[in-house]
Amino acid sequence: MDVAVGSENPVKRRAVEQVFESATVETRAVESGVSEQPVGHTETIAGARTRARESFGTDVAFGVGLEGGVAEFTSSAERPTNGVEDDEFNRVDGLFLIMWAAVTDGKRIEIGAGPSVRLPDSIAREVVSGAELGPLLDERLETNDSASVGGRMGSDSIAERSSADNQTQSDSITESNSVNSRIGSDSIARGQGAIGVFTGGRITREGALADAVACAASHLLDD
Ligand SMILES: O=P(O)(O)OP(=O)(O)OP(=O)(O)OC[C@H]1O[C@@H](n2cnc3c(O)ncnc32)[C@H](O)[C@@H]1O
Repeated sequence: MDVAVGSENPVKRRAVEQVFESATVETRAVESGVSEQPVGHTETIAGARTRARESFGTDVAFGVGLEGGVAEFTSSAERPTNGVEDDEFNRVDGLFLIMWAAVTDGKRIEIGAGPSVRLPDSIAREVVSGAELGPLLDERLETNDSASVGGRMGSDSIAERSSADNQTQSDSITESNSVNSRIGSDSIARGQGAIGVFTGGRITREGALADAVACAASHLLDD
């Protein structure tokens, strides 16, 4: 069985290989049709669906699309869901990394989500201001200077979070940086991913994306 994935990112290909174990997985350069840094579930799902549709052809059994994005989570329905101003930002619970997969057999298309992790506030603010997460993390982690990375990450956390919480994040980033160095990835997005960085290497982007693919593909494979 042949499966196409709508991305040239090797971590996405390997995630698809985890799910379609006996398949030959081919990468195809396609347009996602969404911004470089999707914001919100709707845009991120749209990117995954477009990639799946665009990668599918009669020469493959399935086309797979994977898209990473960010989304705000709030604890109250009354709170704003798009708090991009600093004042509003302090009223939301945080910006989360999200990931969605879409799988199509040419007739139906199914979607599934991967795990989600809260981004440190200093990172979240830059992403909300327009920075792309992957390059931003690459820039922050290009040095192994843990004091500098940890300091910058924790310096502008919002009041609700404890310094212990922030220290844990800084430690995770430092630890994950060395994990990333060990696996020799050329960028965070092609290696352990933000999910790897912020979970201290406990979850990798490949594994997380594979979970999303499995959630989407199961509906089509179980028929
Ligand atoms: O080559 P493509 O398929 O575009 O892969 P990508 O990783 O660059 O792109 P995505 O569309 O999946 O993600 C959108 C942006 O979010 C970034 N991103 C998403 N998930 C990430 C993760 O786990 N780690 C680092 N960056 C991530 C990524 O670098 C992009 O800038």
